Amino acid sequence: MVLKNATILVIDDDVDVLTALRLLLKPLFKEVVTEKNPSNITSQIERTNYDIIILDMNFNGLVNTGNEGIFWLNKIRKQKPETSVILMTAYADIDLAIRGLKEGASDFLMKPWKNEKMIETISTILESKKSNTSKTKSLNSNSVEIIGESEVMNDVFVKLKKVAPTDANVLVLGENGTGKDLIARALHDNSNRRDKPFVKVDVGALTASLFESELFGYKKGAFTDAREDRKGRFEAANGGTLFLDEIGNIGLGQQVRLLTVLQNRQVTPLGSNEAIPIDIRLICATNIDPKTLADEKKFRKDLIYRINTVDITVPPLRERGTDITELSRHFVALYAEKYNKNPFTFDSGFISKLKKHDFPGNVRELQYVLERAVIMTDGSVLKPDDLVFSSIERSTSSTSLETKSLNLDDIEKNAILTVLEKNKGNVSKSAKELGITRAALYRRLEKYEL
Ligand SMILES: Nc1ncnc2c1ncn2[C@@H]1O[C@H](COP(=O)(O)OP(=O)(O)OP(=O)(O)O)[C@@H](O)[C@H]1O
Repeated sequence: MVLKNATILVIDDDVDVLTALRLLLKPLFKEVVTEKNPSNITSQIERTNYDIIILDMNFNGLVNTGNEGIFWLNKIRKQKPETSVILMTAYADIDLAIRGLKEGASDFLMKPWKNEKMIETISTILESKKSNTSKTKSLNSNSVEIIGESEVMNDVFVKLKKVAPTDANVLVLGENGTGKDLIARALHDNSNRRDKPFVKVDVGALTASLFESELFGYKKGAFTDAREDRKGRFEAANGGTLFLDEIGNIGLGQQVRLLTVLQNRQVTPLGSNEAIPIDIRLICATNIDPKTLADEKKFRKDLIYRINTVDITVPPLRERGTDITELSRHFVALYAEKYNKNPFTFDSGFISKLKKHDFPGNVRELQYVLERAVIMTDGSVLKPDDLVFSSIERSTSSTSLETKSLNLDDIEKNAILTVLEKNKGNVSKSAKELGITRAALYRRLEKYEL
């Protein structure tokens, strides 16, 4: 019934879009008005109190403000703050749409839109105008709850919810331990493929030959150790989601192989002549910063474009302010239960000490620090002294030269420890990252008794 009484204004300079939306919405709502010229917005909304305005973000540059959609959004918000605005944008402009949400838009839809989705979005806004529902504070993936209520994490959740149901390839960026795995999993769990497989491969840890056999599979006899047919991970993920972690660490040769499969949408197992069609949604993750990824000597541009229809950057913990408290409560409760301890409370200095630390190892580091505190503490109040930050993380977090030893051996030892920790003890990956051979790394581990 809410629908029937609603009035809607659609603004787009493409007449085909206006016609399509008029035909779709007219039978459902009281009034649907279309407007081709954004300059008429002011007079349009002066005349009528619309419940919802559907606003295109990409007009042909009549106003020179960086983006005209944002310009008109701000005008509408000023003139009629009670009117809800839905933005329409292309995949490539998703960051712009997020900015639009920050500036007061109610939601956004990506072109080409799905009719059911358009109607659902309008209905949800109309319903929530009635009930004035509150904002989401965390996002549930089937497996784990992703905690976060800071503004930066809210942006991540909004983007995630928008992108998850589409089949868009997503590149998840962020430092180690920020939660990229969780985001990848949540994308799958909130997609239409949720009942199909979610297959994760740490491609950064695969050698060139393992890369092919692991991803594409092989036939019995394809190479010496191929004693039976084996399905590759692409095939195992068919119908579902393939998550390639540490994508920034693969060599140029592997990039070409990957690109070919993604372009042709089929894989040919080693030792076979038969190509197998594949239908996967691809999610990739890397801790390498976008600037390095853009270096064509290291990463192919055509592959980046293919894997990165949308990117989601998970912010480092030190930029998430209030989340530290929420995450700490969550982990402490979790570990108290795990180690059969009574519930803990926090002494006043406990959270402030956590907030002062810059967490180079991000949420993973916070998790370890709190687990250790829960295990070691007697009593039921956690105090600042219960927090012991690992020397490995400390060595990377300290930026002041005076506080660091400049002894070459110490520097080398710290670098090795940091890289090993980062790669979760994987010697091959760590050696590669340090730019030395595995044997050379083993020699140093012995030398420093690590
Ligand atoms: N927002 C969050 N809420 C709850 N737990 C989290 C959150 N973010 C991360 N974690 C936890 O922190 C740990 C590290 O997260 P995850 O493995 O997803 O990070 P990552 O960015 O993929 O790390 P890496 O780059 O090293 O692979 C995991 O145990 C995860 O469950």
